[in-house]
Amino acid sequence: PGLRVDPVGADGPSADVPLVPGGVIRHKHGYMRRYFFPMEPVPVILTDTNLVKPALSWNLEYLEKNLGDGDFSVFYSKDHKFKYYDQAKYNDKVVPDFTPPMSQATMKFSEFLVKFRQWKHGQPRMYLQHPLNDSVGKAIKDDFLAFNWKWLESVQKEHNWGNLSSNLIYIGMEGNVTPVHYDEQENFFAQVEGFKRCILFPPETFECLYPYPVFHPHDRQSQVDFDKPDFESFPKARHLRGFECVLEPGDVLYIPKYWWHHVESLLGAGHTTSINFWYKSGPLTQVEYPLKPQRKVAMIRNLEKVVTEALGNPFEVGPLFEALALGRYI
Ligand SMILES: CC1(C)c2ccccc2-c2ccc(C[C@@H](CC(=O)O)C(=O)C(=O)O)cc21
Ligand SMILES: [Zn+2]
Repeated sequence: PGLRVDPVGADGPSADVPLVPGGVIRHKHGYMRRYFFPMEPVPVILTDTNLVKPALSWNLEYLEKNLGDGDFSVFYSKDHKFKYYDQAKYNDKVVPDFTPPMSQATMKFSEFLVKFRQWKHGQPRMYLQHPLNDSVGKAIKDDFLAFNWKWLESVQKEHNWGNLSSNLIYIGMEGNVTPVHYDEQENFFAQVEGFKRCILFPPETFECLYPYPVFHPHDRQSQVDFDKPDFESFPKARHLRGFECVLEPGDVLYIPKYWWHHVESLLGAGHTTSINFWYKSGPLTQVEYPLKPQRKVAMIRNLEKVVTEALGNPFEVGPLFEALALGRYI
């Protein structure tokens, strides 16, 4: 069975953690959850961008003092996984037995901190997500203005990215996991406090990660549960190979759009604070051959949408693609 890990959080030893199902791996800063697939190091972590240098002083006390008294959205999960779902796509005709895997509450930052600090293992975990907008106090605004925008803008121009779509701050508990998924935007992910393990897979891993149908609330998320893989339903998951890194405060990780990523806050290393910078895609470039895997994923998504709309019933999509392909293309 898994090791019993008794992490010493930032605020001293916390209660015994429940058994970590698959066991843990010791890291210099804490513990990482053990998964079934091999990994090699992420080749590049940006350590000298100074992208969010002013934010390196954003400990929880500073944030409480300066974040302002806006309303903050906090997500709760009964287990360690915060599996994103799109409430708008949730209709019980398409997905009859869908149960939202996490709940959401809004609260003042001070209320969040009280709950965050008195949390004990076994209670629902919390993950705060908030847009860095003008609801924040002046000190935070000044820090934000002192981010290395010059560097960001030079990258944005050089790679013909679209506009910055959002800056969000995330505050998570040690051991929190954001299960593997992809986003359709370029992302500079900046680690501010604590240690986050990021496991990345290139876009062509689509075939081994079996994303939910586009119309499912878990669109863009993988159906493969890294804690309990179902190799009967998802046999190609056996071939998974990931790139992993553990981000430290000040590190920036470029997560290219359509790249799968699993993110976890190390066990036994205290809470984590991160800021991400999402960019819309730039103007559609000339289609070049051979097609990049990202473009194939975008094509698959479009086909799913067109066919589902045309059939008017998501349950007919599989049979139609089967009729199209079996014995003719496969
Ligand atoms: C789990 C959470 C709070 C959440 C709840 C409900 C809806 C959306 C999200 C959401 C989206 C992005 C992140 C940040 C990051 C993962 C990580 O750092 O944990 C990541 O995936 C990225 O930067 O692309 C985290 C979350
Ligand atoms: Zn993401």
